[in-house]
Amino acid sequence: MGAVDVLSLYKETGALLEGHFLLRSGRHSPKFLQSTTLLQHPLYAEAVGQALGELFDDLDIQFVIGPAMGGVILAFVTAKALGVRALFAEKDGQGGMRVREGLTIHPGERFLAVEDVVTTGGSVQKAIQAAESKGAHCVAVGAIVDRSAGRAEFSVPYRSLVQLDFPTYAPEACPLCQRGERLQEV
Ligand SMILES: O=P(O)(O)OC[C@H]1O[C@H](OP(=O)(O)OP(=O)(O)O)[C@H](O)[C@@H]1O
Ligand SMILES: O=C(O)c1cc(=O)[nH]c(=O)[nH]1
Ligand SMILES: [Mg+2]
Repeated sequence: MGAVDVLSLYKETGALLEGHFLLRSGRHSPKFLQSTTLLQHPLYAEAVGQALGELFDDLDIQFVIGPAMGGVILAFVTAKALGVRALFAEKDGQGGMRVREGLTIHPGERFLAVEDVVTTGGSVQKAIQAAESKGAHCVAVGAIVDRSAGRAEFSVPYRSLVQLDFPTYAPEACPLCQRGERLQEV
């Protein structure tokens, strides 16, 4: 699945939003990729998971984990493609993430962390920390879309299906704010 296909899937499913959006990091952007809208289609979700899995089929891993909500379906479809377990981390209400109760991690297990959209990489990093705090080791990070413009850095190999050059702005330097456009929290 090449770059054009991923962007087309977001567009075709109405998942590429245009306006003035507040991002998880606090930054603002005129573009928002609403992965939930894309991943509600099982066949598209499966195709994305297959493509992401193919980027990592040389890894010896025991599970895939993603940060909820965006990373739940993605971890599942990627894990299915790789034939391993699918886990997710949930927001802990204190700015961090924890591995969802009932999901098993054995100390020493190796895992792939996946994310739907990486802007700063902060969310997937928190999911990684949650799994590593239980004794597992992250060996790679994968994303459907990297829109970090090189800002997201990980200490393990990082690959995405597509890199998109969508601007983001600090609130105080946001031209959309300066034009008085209403900020949307999606
Ligand atoms: O790289 P970052 O700067 O962390 O931003 C990207 C994150 O923002 C979104 O999650 P969000 O928590 O907003 O929503 P979700 O619950 O739908 O995943 C998206 O799914 C990524 O997890
Ligand atoms: O940075 C974010 O919060 C973000 C950007 C984006 O395009 N899509 C999304 O779900 N979150
Ligand atoms: Mg998310």
